[in-house]
Amino acid sequence: MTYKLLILPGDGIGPEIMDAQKRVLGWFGKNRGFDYTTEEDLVGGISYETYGEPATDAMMAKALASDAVLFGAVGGPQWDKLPFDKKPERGLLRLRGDMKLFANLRPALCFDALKDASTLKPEIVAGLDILIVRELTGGVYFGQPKELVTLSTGEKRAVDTQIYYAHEIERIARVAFELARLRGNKVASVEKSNVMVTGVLWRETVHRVHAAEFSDVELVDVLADNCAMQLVRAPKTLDVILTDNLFGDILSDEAAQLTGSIGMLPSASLGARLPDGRLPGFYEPIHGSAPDIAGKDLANPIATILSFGMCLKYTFGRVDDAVLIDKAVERVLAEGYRTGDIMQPGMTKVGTKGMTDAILKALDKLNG
Ligand SMILES: NC(=O)C1=CN([C@@H]2O[C@H](COP(=O)(O)OP(=O)(O)OC[C@H]3O[C@@H](n4cnc5c(N)ncnc54)[C@H](O)[C@@H]3O)[C@@H](O)[C@H]2O)C=CC1
Ligand SMILES: CC(C)CC(=O)C(=O)O
Ligand SMILES: [Mg+2]
Repeated sequence: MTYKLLILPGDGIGPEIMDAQKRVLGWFGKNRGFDYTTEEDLVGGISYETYGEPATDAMMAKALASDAVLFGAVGGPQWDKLPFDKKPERGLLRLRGDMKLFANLRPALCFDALKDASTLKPEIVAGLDILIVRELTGGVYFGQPKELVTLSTGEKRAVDTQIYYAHEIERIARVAFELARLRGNKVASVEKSNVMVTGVLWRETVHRVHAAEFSDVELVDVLADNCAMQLVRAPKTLDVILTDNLFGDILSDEAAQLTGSIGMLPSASLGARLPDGRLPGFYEPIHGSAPDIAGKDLANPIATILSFGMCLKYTFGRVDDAVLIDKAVERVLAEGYRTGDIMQPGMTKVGTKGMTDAILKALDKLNG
């Protein structure tokens, strides 16, 4: 079967990290019999510049018809003052919403070679293996009303709406419990039920699903502010973090720093299986478009390459191929290759292309 992949490089470092990913994709086509075709399209600021929209209907139709979408990053300071519906980030939100990608998996894993690269002490992060399960199509990123108005007094007022339905919490809770069973069997459900009614519903719903279907999994409730602290105090006490759209966004950037850099964290965004058998799958690094380093061959491509590994695992069921990517990354780090964001004394500094070359070489060696 020939799989259809849509490639959306986006803005900033997006095209550079997607070039790296395309080379890895090509390697799997050539060496592991991965049969695919690709189409490429614009999204984000570049799409706005070209078509006046951060996500066009034509691009959306391709995304909905594909077997998986591979995404770089969007955004940049030149588009920060646009109205909300034209901002590059709306392109990404439209993809998540229209593809119904409610489950965002963000693994934070500290590779052994990088235990000294984190800003935290090595004993705090060595062996770290956390999975953040973030609700991705609800909450304050999508809630209405969302408005900025000037009142009759002349004062401005802004409103964002945090809204959750029980069914949205139930389905993401099931994903977290099911994944927990495959690893440490522990879920920390993170909300702020002390101040938010959405947090009260979150806690109540997670406990109902737990009691009815997953009582074998250990469940603890952790308030979001405390979770942010535990992540830097004792992160290895955490296994699966189940949380909403906004807290998941913030906590995953924090967790990334435990692994050495935000350039290390991949993600998979998944929906419910479609009637035709496809599982909507969207793969992107968790970082943004990094305008400060764009176009300079400085970006770490590892998060993006690991995201393709998640695609091989979750969309195509090619677990051995996904493990091969993890092993190749582990190997190049052990060999001492480092992009600037994870550079340590005595290591070999490489750029985006150099790191990709090293990973391809490692894949060759591991493939025999
Ligand atoms: N999924 C997406 O497309 C996302 C887009 N954004 C957008 O990206 C733009 C920049 O946002 P920031 O807050 O600066 O977040 P960012 O994640 O782009 O960058 C934060 C810091 O991390 C560094 N960094 C990020 N990725 C890196 C990589 N692969 N290798 C080395 N260093 C890396 C950057 O150089 C910067 O110093 C904004 O327009 C924002 O809205 C932000 C987050 C996610
Ligand atoms: C819409 C995105 C820019 C939000 C974000 O930072 C993320 O999903 O990681
Ligand atoms: Mg983010």
